[in-house]
Amino acid sequence: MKILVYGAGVLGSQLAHVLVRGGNDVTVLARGKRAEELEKDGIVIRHVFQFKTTVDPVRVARTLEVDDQYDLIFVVMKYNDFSSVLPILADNQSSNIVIVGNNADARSMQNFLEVNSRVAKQVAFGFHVSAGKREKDRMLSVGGGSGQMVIGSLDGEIGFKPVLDQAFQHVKNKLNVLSDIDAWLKSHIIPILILNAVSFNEKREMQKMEGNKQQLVHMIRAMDEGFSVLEAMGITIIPEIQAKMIRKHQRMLYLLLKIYSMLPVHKLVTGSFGEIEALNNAFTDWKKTTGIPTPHWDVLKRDFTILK
Ligand SMILES: NC(=O)C1=CN([C@@H]2O[C@H](COP(=O)(O)OP(=O)(O)OC[C@H]3O[C@@H](n4cnc5c(N)ncnc54)[C@H](OP(=O)(O)O)[C@@H]3O)[C@@H](O)[C@H]2O)C=CC1
Ligand SMILES: CC(C)(CO)C(=O)C(=O)O
Repeated sequence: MKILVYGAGVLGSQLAHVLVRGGNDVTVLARGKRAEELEKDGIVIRHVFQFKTTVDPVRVARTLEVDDQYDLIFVVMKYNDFSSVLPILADNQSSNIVIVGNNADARSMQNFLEVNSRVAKQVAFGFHVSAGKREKDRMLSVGGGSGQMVIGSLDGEIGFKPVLDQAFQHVKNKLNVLSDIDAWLKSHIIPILILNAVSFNEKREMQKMEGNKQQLVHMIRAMDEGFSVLEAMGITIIPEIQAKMIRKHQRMLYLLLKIYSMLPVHKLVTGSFGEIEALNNAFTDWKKTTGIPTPHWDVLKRDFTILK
């Protein structure tokens, strides 16, 4: 199967690696230094928990041209970067697109592609459930053995599911098809936004979470408020366990957050300021539209984060 992975950062590299190992004909679209690295060394990934390093030679493209044809395109990048590639995808003749990563506005992206594409598109949205970080010349993966990608369409079945199944037939990562991927993506934003928001300094650099009692209490209550905002928009919190944990087991969550804030493990949820800011802007709009009171989120924002 001819597949393009558009965006060769931490998770794009992990996805390309499993797709190559699954017997697919994979091209990665990268730019600048990352494209040079990939051409020279292939995809180099240190799998921390598996105590191994994998190297996969891969075809590298620097652009997606109008006439380039792929059976599947996975776009794997930060939420705030998607808008720059949508017009390029719309011009291209391939039809099956999966947009992978945090996403507060999947519907607008799909609408853009539906309205502007030269060839009709079928669009799905996904989230590669894994983690990692970039090191010099290689990526670190801290994902479990056989990770998964949650995936779904905004309008019922994924039109190109047979193509996806074929691509993943021999891939160790499993596809977890959800009936409401938009709800999953929006639910994910709430804890991620709050965990990250308290960790940026004025230079927009990630630092250790402060972790004082007052801050942790505001964080837990702010997550609860965040879910109430989503519910007021008619969104079901998925997975349900997140809401249960945040609403019914606050003491346990407090202890977990306290430990988390003291250990280097907090680096696993290190996002980028640009993406967190864009997600925060979306959440601020939802708050305004629903009119749900968010007193803890407002204090947290005023006193503990640089997001305004
Ligand atoms: N990293 C992680 O541990 C986790 C990430 N996620 C989420 O997954 C998504 C992807 O994250 P991640 O892989 O870490 O992100 P990265 O920033 O590591 O990778 C994104 C890649 O996309 C490339 N890119 C951005 N814009 C363009 C463009 N216009 N043209 C070509 N390439 C472009 C970047 O290029 P360049 O290198 O030149 O900047 C970069 O290589 C995000 O939503 C993130 O929050 C979720 C869970 C964990
Ligand atoms: C955004 C990011 C990369 C950091 O919090 C993340 O871990 C996630 O979305 O799950």
